[in-house]
Amino acid sequence: MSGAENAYELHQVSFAYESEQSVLDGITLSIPSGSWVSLVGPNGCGKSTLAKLLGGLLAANAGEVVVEGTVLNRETIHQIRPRIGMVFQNPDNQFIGSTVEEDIAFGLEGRCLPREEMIHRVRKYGDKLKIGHLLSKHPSELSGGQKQRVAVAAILAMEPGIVIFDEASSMLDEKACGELLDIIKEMKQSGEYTIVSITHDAEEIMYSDRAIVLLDGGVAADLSPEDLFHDDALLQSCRLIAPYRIQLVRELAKLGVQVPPLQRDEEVTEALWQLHLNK
Ligand SMILES: Nc1ncnc2c1ncn2[C@@H]1O[C@H](COP(=O)(O)OP(=O)(O)OP(=O)(O)O)[C@@H](O)[C@H]1O
Repeated sequence: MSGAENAYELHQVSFAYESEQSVLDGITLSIPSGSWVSLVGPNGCGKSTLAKLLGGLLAANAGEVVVEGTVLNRETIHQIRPRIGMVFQNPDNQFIGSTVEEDIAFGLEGRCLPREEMIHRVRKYGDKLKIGHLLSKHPSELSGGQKQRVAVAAILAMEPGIVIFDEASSMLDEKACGELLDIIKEMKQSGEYTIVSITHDAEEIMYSDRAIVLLDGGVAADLSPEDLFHDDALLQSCRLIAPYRIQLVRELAKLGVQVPPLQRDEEVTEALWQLHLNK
């Protein structure tokens, strides 16, 4: 990690595409280094635009984006950009090489790393993402979930301190979604990354440290997943549905059965069993 207290500090950041109306208007927020933040909000509220500003792919029209203590601008972008990796929605669009190995190596070649270091990183991150056995495969031989794991391996091989996921699981099936979530959990646990994830996946949001809610070009709320999933008005504005487990805990509370929020499935099951026994 960089040693900076905050991976991001945004001060009054605004952005508009060309002559159009502002998409983001006066965004102020901070994201501590090593944290996992979910960026949520309804379609078109500016989440991807904010992700591109955080990734240095777009420049703010007004305000300041500070990355790990350094203000992002034309002079600093070359120093800051390698610290940030971005994983997008469509795994097909992110596959550049003709094999998995080439794909992971592609970004490393751009960094002019010694050949031995490149080979080491391809193997290391191939193994970490459980695609070590697929290194010689062509993209057409891979599932969507496997391609997305290759995309993540290619990003992590460049050893960024910040990784931004822009709806990275939205085109994956349930199993692949779960696998991607496990990868993000491992990344968080390693303490090596600051993670920003744009997502509509309630299960994923639940595991993050915080949710930042974007509405009408501004930050409407910055709160714990637990608080988000107990705020019906906010959930409705974001078009989010609380995970089944949370819904169940809330319904149990209405019946007078208290289960501490965000508990594991087994504890919810136990509460249900107790309710049954006391009937
Ligand atoms: N390249 C562009 N040029 C002009 N307008 C754009 C461009 N990209 C996005 N927009 C507009 O900016 C607004 C915010 O878009 P953005 O993709 O950031 O929202 P989002 O919250 O990520 O949406 P979604 O959840 O649907 O992906 C939308 O009105 C969109 O039409």
